[in-house]
Amino acid sequence: MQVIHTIAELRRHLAHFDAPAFVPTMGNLHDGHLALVRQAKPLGDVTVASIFVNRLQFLPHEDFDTYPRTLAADCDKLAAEGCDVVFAPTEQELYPEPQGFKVQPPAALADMLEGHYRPGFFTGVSTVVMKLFQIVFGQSKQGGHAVFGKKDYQQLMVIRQMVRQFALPVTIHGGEIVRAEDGLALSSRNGYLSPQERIEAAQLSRALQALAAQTLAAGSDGQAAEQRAVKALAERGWQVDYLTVRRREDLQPPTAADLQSGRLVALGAARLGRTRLIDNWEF
Ligand SMILES: Nc1ncnc2c1ncn2[C@@H]1O[C@H](COP(=O)(O)OP(=O)(O)OP(=O)(O)O)[C@@H](O)[C@H]1O
Ligand SMILES: CC(C)(CO)[C@@H](O)C(=O)[O-]
Ligand code: BAL
Repeated sequence: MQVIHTIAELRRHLAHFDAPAFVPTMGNLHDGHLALVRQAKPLGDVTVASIFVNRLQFLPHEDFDTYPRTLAADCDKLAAEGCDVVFAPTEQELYPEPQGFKVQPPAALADMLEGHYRPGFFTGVSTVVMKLFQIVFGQSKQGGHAVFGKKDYQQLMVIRQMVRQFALPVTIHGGEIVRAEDGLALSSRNGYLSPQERIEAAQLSRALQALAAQTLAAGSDGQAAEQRAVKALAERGWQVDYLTVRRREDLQPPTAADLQSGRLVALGAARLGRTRLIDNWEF
Protein backbone atom coordinates (compact mmCIF):
# COMPACT_ATOMS: atom_id res chain seq x y z
CA MET A 1 0.00 0.00 0.00
CA GLN A 2 1.30 3.44 -0.95
CA VAL A 3 0.86 6.34 1.47
CA ILE A 4 0.96 9.54 -0.54
CA HIS A 5 0.97 13.10 0.81
CA THR A 6 1.08 15.29 -2.31
CA ILE A 7 -1.34 15.90 -5.18
CA ALA A 8 1.43 15.62 -7.78
CA GLU A 9 2.57 12.22 -6.55
CA LEU A 10 -0.99 10.88 -6.32
CA ARG A 11 -1.67 12.01 -9.89
CA ARG A 12 1.53 10.38 -11.15
CA HIS A 13 0.60 7.13 -9.41
CA LEU A 14 -3.06 7.07 -10.54
CA ALA A 15 -2.12 7.79 -14.17
CA HIS A 16 -1.38 4.07 -14.46
CA PHE A 17 -5.00 3.08 -13.70
CA ASP A 18 -8.30 3.41 -15.55
CA ALA A 19 -10.99 3.66 -12.85
CA PRO A 20 -10.23 4.41 -9.19
CA ALA A 21 -12.63 3.39 -6.43
CA PHE A 22 -12.43 6.06 -3.75
CA VAL A 23 -13.40 6.30 -0.07
CA PRO A 24 -12.99 9.78 1.46
CA THR A 25 -12.62 9.90 5.27
CA MET A 26 -11.42 12.11 8.08
CA GLY A 27 -9.42 9.23 9.58
CA ASN A 28 -9.57 7.61 13.03
CA LEU A 29 -10.88 4.61 11.16
CA HIS A 30 -13.35 2.05 12.50
CA ASP A 31 -15.23 -0.91 10.99
CA GLY A 32 -17.74 1.43 9.32
CA HIS A 33 -14.96 2.98 7.24
CA LEU A 34 -13.39 -0.43 6.53
CA ALA A 35 -16.75 -1.76 5.27
CA LEU A 36 -16.77 1.12 2.75
CA VAL A 37 -13.28 0.11 1.61
CA ARG A 38 -14.43 -3.51 1.20
CA GLN A 39 -17.41 -2.26 -0.84
CA ALA A 40 -15.13 -0.07 -2.98
CA LYS A 41 -12.50 -2.69 -3.80
CA PRO A 42 -14.35 -4.62 -6.54
CA LEU A 43 -15.65 -1.40 -8.16
CA GLY A 44 -12.39 -0.13 -9.64
CA ASP A 45 -8.88 -1.15 -10.64
CA VAL A 46 -7.23 0.75 -7.77
CA THR A 47 -8.68 1.44 -4.30
CA VAL A 48 -7.91 4.85 -2.82
CA ALA A 49 -8.81 6.11 0.67
CA SER A 50 -8.22 9.71 1.70
CA ILE A 51 -7.60 10.89 5.24
CA PHE A 52 -8.02 14.62 5.74
CA VAL A 53 -9.67 16.55 8.57
CA ASN A 54 -11.27 19.33 6.58
CA ARG A 55 -11.24 22.64 8.46
CA LEU A 56 -13.76 24.13 5.99
CA GLN A 57 -16.62 21.98 7.30
CA PHE A 58 -16.15 22.82 11.00
CA LEU A 59 -17.72 25.78 12.79
CA PRO A 60 -15.33 27.77 15.02
CA HIS A 61 -16.74 26.23 18.24
CA GLU A 62 -16.62 22.66 16.89
CA ASP A 63 -13.98 19.96 17.41
CA PHE A 64 -11.54 20.62 14.53
CA ASP A 65 -8.53 20.98 16.86
CA THR A 66 -9.32 17.94 19.01
CA TYR A 67 -10.55 15.64 16.20
CA PRO A 68 -8.51 12.40 16.60
CA ARG A 69 -5.61 12.13 14.14
CA THR A 70 -4.30 8.56 14.06
CA LEU A 71 -2.58 8.17 10.68
CA ALA A 72 -0.24 5.27 11.53
CA ALA A 73 -3.00 3.08 13.00
CA ASP A 74 -5.35 4.04 10.13
CA CYS A 75 -2.76 2.96 7.54
CA ASP A 76 -2.32 -0.41 9.28
CA LYS A 77 -6.08 -1.00 9.11
CA LEU A 78 -6.32 0.06 5.46
CA ALA A 79 -3.36 -2.13 4.47
CA ALA A 80 -5.03 -5.12 6.17
CA GLU A 81 -8.17 -4.48 4.06
CA GLY A 82 -6.14 -4.49 0.85
CA CYS A 83 -6.49 -0.76 0.16
CA ASP A 84 -3.95 0.22 -2.52
CA VAL A 85 -3.38 3.92 -1.89
CA VAL A 86 -3.86 6.26 1.09
CA PHE A 87 -3.94 9.95 0.23
CA ALA A 88 -3.18 11.96 3.37
CA PRO A 89 -2.42 15.55 2.38
CA THR A 90 -1.44 18.31 4.80
CA GLU A 91 -3.66 21.39 5.01
CA GLN A 92 -0.91 23.34 3.23
CA GLU A 93 -1.04 20.82 0.37
CA LEU A 94 -4.81 20.83 -0.09
CA TYR A 95 -5.38 24.51 0.73
CA PRO A 96 -2.12 26.31 -0.19
CA GLU A 97 -4.11 29.56 -0.40
CA PRO A 98 -7.44 30.50 1.18
CA GLN A 99 -10.11 28.47 -0.64
CA GLY A 100 -12.05 31.40 -2.13
CA PHE A 101 -13.91 29.27 -4.67
CA LYS A 102 -16.45 27.08 -2.92
CA VAL A 103 -19.17 24.65 -3.96
CA GLN A 104 -22.49 25.98 -2.67
CA PRO A 105 -25.10 23.21 -2.42
CA PRO A 106 -28.79 24.07 -2.98
CA ALA A 107 -30.44 25.53 0.12
CA ALA A 108 -33.49 23.26 -0.27
CA LEU A 109 -31.29 20.25 0.49
CA ALA A 110 -28.41 21.67 2.50
CA ASP A 111 -29.94 24.27 4.82
CA MET A 112 -32.17 21.88 6.79
CA LEU A 113 -31.35 19.22 9.40
CA GLU A 114 -27.51 19.02 9.65
CA GLY A 115 -27.10 22.20 7.60
CA HIS A 116 -29.42 24.09 9.95
CA TYR A 117 -27.44 23.09 13.04
CA ARG A 118 -24.02 23.27 11.31
CA PRO A 119 -24.32 26.29 8.96
CA GLY A 120 -21.78 26.08 6.15
CA PHE A 121 -21.13 22.39 6.83
CA PHE A 122 -22.30 21.15 3.43
CA THR A 123 -20.45 23.93 1.60
CA GLY A 124 -17.27 22.77 3.33
CA VAL A 125 -18.00 19.10 2.58
CA SER A 126 -18.99 19.74 -1.08
CA THR A 127 -15.92 21.90 -1.66
CA VAL A 128 -13.44 19.38 -0.31
CA VAL A 129 -15.15 16.44 -2.02
CA MET A 130 -15.15 18.30 -5.36
CA LYS A 131 -11.45 18.99 -4.89
CA LEU A 132 -10.66 15.40 -3.90
CA PHE A 133 -12.64 14.13 -6.91
CA GLN A 134 -10.61 16.41 -9.23
CA ILE A 135 -7.41 15.04 -7.74
CA VAL A 136 -8.39 11.35 -7.71
CA PHE A 137 -10.41 11.10 -10.93
CA GLY A 138 -8.85 13.96 -12.94
CA GLN A 139 -6.55 11.69 -14.93
CA SER A 140 -8.68 8.56 -15.10
CA LYS A 141 -9.86 7.46 -18.55
CA GLN A 142 -13.24 6.14 -17.43
CA GLY A 143 -14.07 8.21 -14.33
CA GLY A 144 -14.65 5.98 -11.36
CA HIS A 145 -16.56 5.17 -8.19
CA ALA A 146 -16.82 6.70 -4.72
CA VAL A 147 -18.40 5.19 -1.60
CA PHE A 148 -20.01 7.22 1.20
CA GLY A 149 -21.68 5.88 4.36
CA LYS A 150 -25.42 6.15 4.91
CA LYS A 151 -24.73 7.21 8.49
CA ASP A 152 -24.20 10.69 7.05
CA TYR A 153 -27.44 10.34 5.10
CA GLN A 154 -27.89 13.97 4.09
CA GLN A 155 -24.22 14.23 3.10
CA LEU A 156 -24.66 11.26 0.75
CA MET A 157 -27.65 13.02 -0.87
CA VAL A 158 -25.75 16.30 -1.23
CA ILE A 159 -22.84 14.50 -2.92
CA ARG A 160 -25.15 12.56 -5.24
CA GLN A 161 -26.81 15.81 -6.32
CA MET A 162 -23.46 17.57 -6.78
CA VAL A 163 -22.19 14.77 -9.01
CA ARG A 164 -25.42 14.82 -11.05
CA GLN A 165 -25.58 18.59 -11.48
CA PHE A 166 -21.88 19.02 -12.35
CA ALA A 167 -21.92 15.87 -14.55
CA LEU A 168 -18.87 14.53 -12.70
CA PRO A 169 -17.62 11.19 -14.08
CA VAL A 170 -18.10 9.45 -10.74
CA THR A 171 -20.69 6.87 -9.66
CA ILE A 172 -21.70 7.33 -6.02
CA HIS A 173 -22.43 4.29 -3.85
CA GLY A 174 -24.07 4.33 -0.40
CA GLY A 175 -22.66 2.03 2.30
CA GLU A 176 -24.98 0.54 4.94
CA ILE A 177 -24.49 1.77 8.52
CA VAL A 178 -22.22 -0.47 10.59
CA ARG A 179 -23.41 -0.66 14.20
CA ALA A 180 -22.09 -1.91 17.53
CA GLU A 181 -23.93 -4.84 19.12
CA ASP A 182 -26.19 -2.51 21.10
CA GLY A 183 -27.20 -0.65 17.93
CA LEU A 184 -24.98 2.43 18.25
CA ALA A 185 -23.76 3.52 14.82
CA LEU A 186 -19.95 3.38 14.74
CA SER A 187 -18.48 6.87 14.59
CA SER A 188 -15.12 8.43 15.28
CA ARG A 189 -16.82 10.76 17.74
CA ASN A 190 -17.99 7.81 19.87
CA GLY A 191 -14.45 7.94 21.27
CA TYR A 192 -15.38 11.16 23.09
CA LEU A 193 -18.03 9.34 25.20
CA SER A 194 -17.39 8.45 28.85
CA PRO A 195 -18.11 4.77 29.74
CA GLN A 196 -21.50 5.78 31.15
CA GLU A 197 -22.35 7.91 28.10
CA ARG A 198 -21.30 5.04 25.83
CA ILE A 199 -24.00 2.85 27.41
CA GLU A 200 -26.60 5.59 27.09
CA ALA A 201 -25.58 6.35 23.47
CA ALA A 202 -27.44 3.27 22.15
CA GLN A 203 -30.69 5.08 22.98
CA LEU A 204 -30.36 7.26 19.88
CA SER A 205 -30.82 4.36 17.46
CA ARG A 206 -33.60 2.96 19.68
CA ALA A 207 -35.38 6.33 19.62
CA LEU A 208 -35.20 6.39 15.81
CA GLN A 209 -36.56 2.85 15.51
CA ALA A 210 -39.37 3.67 17.94
CA LEU A 211 -40.18 6.84 15.99
CA ALA A 212 -40.31 4.81 12.77
CA ALA A 213 -42.67 2.26 14.36
CA GLN A 214 -44.95 4.96 15.77
CA THR A 215 -45.07 6.75 12.43
CA LEU A 216 -46.29 3.57 10.79
CA ALA A 217 -48.87 2.86 13.51
CA ALA A 218 -52.41 3.30 12.24
CA GLY A 219 -53.79 6.81 12.66
CA SER A 220 -50.49 8.21 13.93
CA ASP A 221 -49.92 11.96 14.12
CA GLY A 222 -46.34 12.27 12.82
CA GLN A 223 -45.59 15.56 14.55
CA ALA A 224 -46.83 14.30 17.90
CA ALA A 225 -44.66 11.17 17.52
CA GLU A 226 -41.60 13.35 16.81
CA GLN A 227 -42.33 15.55 19.83
CA ARG A 228 -42.72 12.49 22.06
CA ALA A 229 -39.42 11.08 20.79
CA VAL A 230 -37.59 14.37 21.48
CA LYS A 231 -39.12 14.62 24.96
CA ALA A 232 -38.18 11.03 25.82
CA LEU A 233 -34.51 11.53 24.90
CA ALA A 234 -34.38 14.95 26.59
CA GLU A 235 -35.68 13.39 29.81
CA ARG A 236 -32.74 10.97 29.70
CA GLY A 237 -30.33 13.93 29.60
CA TRP A 238 -29.79 14.37 25.87
CA GLN A 239 -29.82 17.76 24.13
CA VAL A 240 -31.73 16.97 20.97
CA ASP A 241 -31.21 18.93 17.75
CA TYR A 242 -33.80 16.96 15.77
CA LEU A 243 -35.59 13.62 15.55
CA THR A 244 -37.72 13.60 12.46
CA VAL A 245 -39.24 11.43 9.73
CA ARG A 246 -38.58 12.44 6.12
CA ARG A 247 -38.99 11.06 2.62
CA ARG A 248 -35.84 9.26 1.53
CA GLU A 249 -35.82 10.83 -1.92
CA ASP A 250 -35.60 14.52 -0.94
CA LEU A 251 -35.65 14.63 2.88
CA GLN A 252 -38.90 16.63 2.82
CA PRO A 253 -41.63 15.92 5.40
CA PRO A 254 -43.82 13.04 4.19
CA THR A 255 -47.36 13.56 2.93
CA ALA A 256 -50.18 11.19 3.93
CA ALA A 257 -49.60 9.37 0.62
CA ASP A 258 -45.87 9.00 1.42
CA LEU A 259 -46.82 7.39 4.74
CA GLN A 260 -48.79 4.79 2.80
CA SER A 261 -46.17 4.12 0.12
CA GLY A 262 -43.16 3.92 2.45
CA ARG A 263 -39.54 4.83 1.54
CA LEU A 264 -39.10 6.94 4.64
CA VAL A 265 -36.16 7.61 6.93
CA ALA A 266 -36.08 8.68 10.58
CA LEU A 267 -33.11 11.00 11.13
CA GLY A 268 -31.69 12.25 14.39
CA ALA A 269 -28.93 14.37 15.89
CA ALA A 270 -28.44 14.83 19.61
CA ARG A 271 -25.75 15.71 22.08
CA LEU A 272 -24.75 13.58 25.04
CA GLY A 273 -22.48 15.69 27.26
CA ARG A 274 -20.01 17.26 24.82
CA THR A 275 -20.49 14.64 22.12
CA ARG A 276 -22.85 15.27 19.20
CA LEU A 277 -24.06 12.04 17.57
CA ILE A 278 -26.10 11.52 14.40
CA ASP A 279 -27.91 8.45 13.14
CA ASN A 280 -30.82 7.42 10.93
CA TRP A 281 -33.13 4.50 10.28
CA GLU A 282 -34.65 3.71 6.88
CA PHE A 283 -38.13 2.19 6.93
N1 LIG B 1 -20.95 3.39 11.13
C1 LIG B 1 -20.74 3.68 9.85
N2 LIG B 1 -21.21 2.86 8.89
C2 LIG B 1 -21.01 3.15 7.58
N3 LIG B 1 -20.34 4.25 7.15
C3 LIG B 1 -19.85 5.09 8.06
C4 LIG B 1 -20.02 4.85 9.45
N4 LIG B 1 -19.42 5.87 10.13
C5 LIG B 1 -18.91 6.70 9.20
N5 LIG B 1 -19.15 6.24 7.97
C6 LIG B 1 -18.79 6.88 6.69
O1 LIG B 1 -17.40 7.02 6.60
C7 LIG B 1 -17.08 8.13 5.78
C8 LIG B 1 -16.09 8.98 6.50
O2 LIG B 1 -16.71 9.51 7.65
P1 LIG B 1 -15.94 10.16 8.86
O3 LIG B 1 -14.48 10.00 8.65
O4 LIG B 1 -16.50 11.48 9.15
O5 LIG B 1 -16.30 9.13 10.01
P2 LIG B 1 -17.29 9.24 11.19
O6 LIG B 1 -17.08 8.05 12.03
O7 LIG B 1 -18.64 9.53 10.62
O8 LIG B 1 -16.74 10.46 11.96
P3 LIG B 1 -17.54 11.49 12.80
O9 LIG B 1 -17.72 10.84 14.11
O10 LIG B 1 -16.56 12.58 12.78
O11 LIG B 1 -18.80 11.86 12.10
C9 LIG B 1 -18.41 8.85 5.52
O12 LIG B 1 -18.88 8.49 4.24
C10 LIG B 1 -19.30 8.29 6.61
O13 LIG B 1 -20.66 8.33 6.29
C1 LIG C 1 -16.78 13.26 3.16
C2 LIG C 1 -15.78 13.84 4.13
C3 LIG C 1 -14.51 12.98 4.13
C4 LIG C 1 -15.39 15.24 3.64
O1 LIG C 1 -14.48 15.84 4.50
C5 LIG C 1 -16.38 13.94 5.54
O2 LIG C 1 -17.46 14.80 5.57
C6 LIG C 1 -16.71 12.60 6.14
O3 LIG C 1 -15.77 12.00 6.64
O4 LIG C 1 -17.87 12.17 6.09
N1 BAL D 1 -19.00 12.44 9.40
C1 BAL D 1 -19.21 13.69 8.71
C2 BAL D 1 -18.13 14.66 8.95
C3 BAL D 1 -18.37 15.57 10.08
O1 BAL D 1 -19.20 15.32 10.97
O2 BAL D 1 -17.69 16.61 10.12
